[in-house]
Amino acid sequence: MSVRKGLSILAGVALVLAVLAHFNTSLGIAPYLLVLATSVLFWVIQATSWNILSGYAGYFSFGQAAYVGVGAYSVAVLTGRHDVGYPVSILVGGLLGALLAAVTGAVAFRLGALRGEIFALLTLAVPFILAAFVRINRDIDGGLGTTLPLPDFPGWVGDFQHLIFLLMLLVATLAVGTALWVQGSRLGRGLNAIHDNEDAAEALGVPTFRYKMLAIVLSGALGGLGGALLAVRNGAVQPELVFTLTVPLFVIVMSVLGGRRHWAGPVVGAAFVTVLQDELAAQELDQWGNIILGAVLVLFVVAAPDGLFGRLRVRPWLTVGVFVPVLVGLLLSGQYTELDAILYAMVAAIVAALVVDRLRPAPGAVSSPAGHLEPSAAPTEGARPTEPPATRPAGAAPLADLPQPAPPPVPPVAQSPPGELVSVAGVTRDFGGVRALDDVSLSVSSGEIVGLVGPNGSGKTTLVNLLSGAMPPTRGTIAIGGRTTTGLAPHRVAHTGVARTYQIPKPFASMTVRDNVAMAVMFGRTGASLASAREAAVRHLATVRLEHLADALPDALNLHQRQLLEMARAIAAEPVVLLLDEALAGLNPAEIDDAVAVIRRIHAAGISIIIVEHLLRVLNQLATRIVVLDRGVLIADGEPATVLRDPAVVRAYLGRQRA
Ligand SMILES: Nc1ncnc2c1ncn2[C@@H]1O[C@H](COP(=O)(O)OP(=O)(O)OP(=O)(O)O)[C@@H](O)[C@H]1O
Repeated sequence: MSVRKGLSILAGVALVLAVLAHFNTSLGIAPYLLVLATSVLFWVIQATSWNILSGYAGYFSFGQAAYVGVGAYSVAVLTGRHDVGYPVSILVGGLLGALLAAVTGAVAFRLGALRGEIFALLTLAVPFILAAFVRINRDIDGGLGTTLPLPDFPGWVGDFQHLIFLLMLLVATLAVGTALWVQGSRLGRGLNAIHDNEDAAEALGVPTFRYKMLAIVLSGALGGLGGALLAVRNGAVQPELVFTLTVPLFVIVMSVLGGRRHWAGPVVGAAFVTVLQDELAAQELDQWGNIILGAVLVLFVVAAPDGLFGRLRVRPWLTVGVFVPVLVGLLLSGQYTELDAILYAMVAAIVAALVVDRLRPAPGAVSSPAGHLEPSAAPTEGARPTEPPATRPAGAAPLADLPQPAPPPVPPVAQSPPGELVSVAGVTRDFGGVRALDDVSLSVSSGEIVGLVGPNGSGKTTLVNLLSGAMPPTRGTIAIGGRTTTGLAPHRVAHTGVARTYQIPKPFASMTVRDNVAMAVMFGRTGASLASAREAAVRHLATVRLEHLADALPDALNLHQRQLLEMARAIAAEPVVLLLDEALAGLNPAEIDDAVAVIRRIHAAGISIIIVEHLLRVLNQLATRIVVLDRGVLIADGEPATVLRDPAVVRAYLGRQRA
């Protein structure tokens, strides 16, 4: 579904809901359903807001209550203490939520170490600090709570309950529309790449800092707007009611339950959890209500770890076909309230989808990242190699001995400019007390294949990291094609024409092989659209002979194929220089021969190569020059035959290897 179509459907659904709410009495819809729907919409806003950063980009946050609290107190203080109008106060709530998010992001995202649980802990602290600040500040709260005046509203709205429903509906539509748009945009693709592997995403050209900032600011703005409406609905605000851990816990449960990689996941999760919780509260089960709620949620999360929405969307007709008859049947029986009927119909539809899915797994039901990319590229559970993997069965002839099809045509790539391509001048890199590189100077010309060798810990990977911009040198400068790259972010270095592979492959696990490569085309130097990037991706996959696995997920690939995928992804960025960091490590002889042939083809396409490799027979075949590092110092640089006979090299490297 295109973004435009999705937004149109969303607007249509919102309109229908607004009309139903407006005529609820004449239509015989019980008033409490309007109250419940308002709660559902509040949680849809919060879960969707959380999901834009935490679901799409994988930055798990416990700070949602901070946005809710800031939004709520903005409205409470401005309307209750300064007579500011509601529309302006609500907008200020959203703006302050965005500002708080921007400050949090600017601190957290600047420091690469603040990822994973450390980021989660940081966000957990923010609402606590704000709650304490609000409690001690008499101009905001002072620990007494803050009340809001009743808002004025036009007569056509009806009553206050209708007003708050309409406002929640408006902001929920905005939130879901934003999430839908983000998911279909370059921003969404980039966030998903960040989710799967942030370092690889940055190295391919994804501006990770900017994208995370955009995501967190959108999240903060929507969370703040939702919080502002919560204050309007409640008519009073207290720190412990808004800066509460319940908010992040609920939004996390809702998003995880519904599915985090799709905009509709948090909507499904919020609707289900809110209705279930309301029903359990109505049963007056006391604490048993929470126990049952928890048990049901655990059950569904275990049954559908990728989220319920991913399962429901695979069989939409089954979902509707169970939900509607069960709902109508229960209502007509006269034995159930509307709320009971809705809840039981929801549970029936979910259980039906899960059971049928278990009996007959549908394509995309398990491995599809819940619609992260368009269906044409959606991976399938059955998407396994259609040709034998490169690892041969025992006794089979080596690949090189088998009749080989003619190599596929090499896609055109940017030709390296003549002359010096890479210049490393006096580069030193320290890690605390360890000097990984010591005053290294090196020059690589267009068309070369430079072998970078040295004993373990001699600084090879560090040099690759410095060349790709993954870390800055302590001293010295690096230039690519005459442009100084020292201090540039890795995605900017990538745009100067540097691509790399990793010793341990870092594919985007939720994307197909094709989309892994397409990401490099999209975010590389040409900045293509997704559709044309996918076309180009197939050509790059053909270069490494992996096109038959285009629809597989990286999990289905063996090590050799993963390394080939790394190479395809790297050349798809159209680099002038390719850094191969031990791309042949762990491969068997036949796979090594195959990889050597691929590297030759890449080189023939006009890409210069720096290859870190321990296998000297490979370097003898491939390298036009060899550079040797020993304890961070460059000890030899020249023709392979000469360098490998150099007594210093034999002593430092070969001698130690033989030992
Ligand atoms: N991020 C880091 N933090 C601290 N020390 C590091 C870091 N990266 C590398 N080092 C240190 O720098 C030195 C060079 O390491 P590097 O990984 O570059 O060597 P290498 O030649 O690639 O080794 P190998 O062949 O084992 O991969 C080592 O002493 C290593 O412990």
